Amino acid sequence: MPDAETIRYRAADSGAPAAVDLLDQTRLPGEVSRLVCTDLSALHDAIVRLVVRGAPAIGIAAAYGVTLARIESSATPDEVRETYRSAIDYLATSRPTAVNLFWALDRMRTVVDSLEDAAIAELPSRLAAEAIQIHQEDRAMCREMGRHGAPLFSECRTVLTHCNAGSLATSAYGTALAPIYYLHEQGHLLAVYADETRPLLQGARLTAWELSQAGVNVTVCTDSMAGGLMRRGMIDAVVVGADRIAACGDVANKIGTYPLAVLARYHAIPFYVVAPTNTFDLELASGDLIPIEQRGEDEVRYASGQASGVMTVPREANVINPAFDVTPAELVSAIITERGVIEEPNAVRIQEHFG
Ligand SMILES: CSC[C@@H](O)[C@@H](O)C(=O)COP(=O)(O)O
Repeated sequence: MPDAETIRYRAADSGAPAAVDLLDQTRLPGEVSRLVCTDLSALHDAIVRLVVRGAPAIGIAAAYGVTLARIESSATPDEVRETYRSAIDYLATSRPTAVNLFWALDRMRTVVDSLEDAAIAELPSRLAAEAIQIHQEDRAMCREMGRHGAPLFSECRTVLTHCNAGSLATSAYGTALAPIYYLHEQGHLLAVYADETRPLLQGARLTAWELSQAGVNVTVCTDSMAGGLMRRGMIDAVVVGADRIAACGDVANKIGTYPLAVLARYHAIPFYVVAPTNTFDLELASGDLIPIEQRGEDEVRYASGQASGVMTVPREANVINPAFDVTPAELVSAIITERGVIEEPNAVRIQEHFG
């Protein structure tokens, strides 16, 4: 695993405000730097700009973010609760697709709602403790996903992954990359092909960076190479993360995941999704109901994703930029969670998995 921690937290202490310290993923791989957020709007902006990104990491960062709300010393218990509820509502507007964000904020809301007036002075420390707990649980879940997923790859020499579903997208180990790290620790060295992942290049910039840091053999390919590599027998399995999984097993993940699943099926290659149970949204019957984030045009129009970069699309042309797509459950060979493996997922098997 790479050493750099995606998210660090410093609780408020004798006058110093709480701080959420993020590895700035917009600057990787050229620069390893951190962004320290001490107020809500800075943290909200960091999530919107993908300084911190990846479904579990967004949830963890937002949970810590709630503790950045400023409470007036004269506030009544109701005012204290209202301030934290507003902070939660505000952070929930940062990105729409990854359900882990809403899951983590719901846990924080439960803490706010459950404390009696007499104990209201404890609320800041209770919220900090809950966010730390969410962060620690994620680390354990990633490890378990690695353990459960590893046997599926025991016959593989190469895997293809898309976007970044590694340490940078979580607390550690990642989701899709967890089985790869797990096997690496056991001496089973898989070679990884990382799709560059247009338009923001999370695969090229982030997955290739963190796997290299960890000593894993990684080769970056452009998104359009995947089919050709499969046809030449160079890919033994595809493994991706998820931002939201519907009750039937349809999977929303980074744009470009769905065509990979179609290609994998055509070439009879297994297509695995690795995600913690808090990435499931069992209230949605179908993936068609998952809200898909539409991001700004500049990410497609300019090479660096920003208007300061080289223009790659003529001004007169329209562009679209949906950040995620949905892969139907029928194309998914298995979903691996911290609880185990759901082979050929469907509504019944997912229901059984949740017991
Ligand atoms: C463990 S992360 C799984 C997903 O969140 C990941 O594959 C992904 O699509 C991230 O998208 P991003 O837009 O970079 O947040």
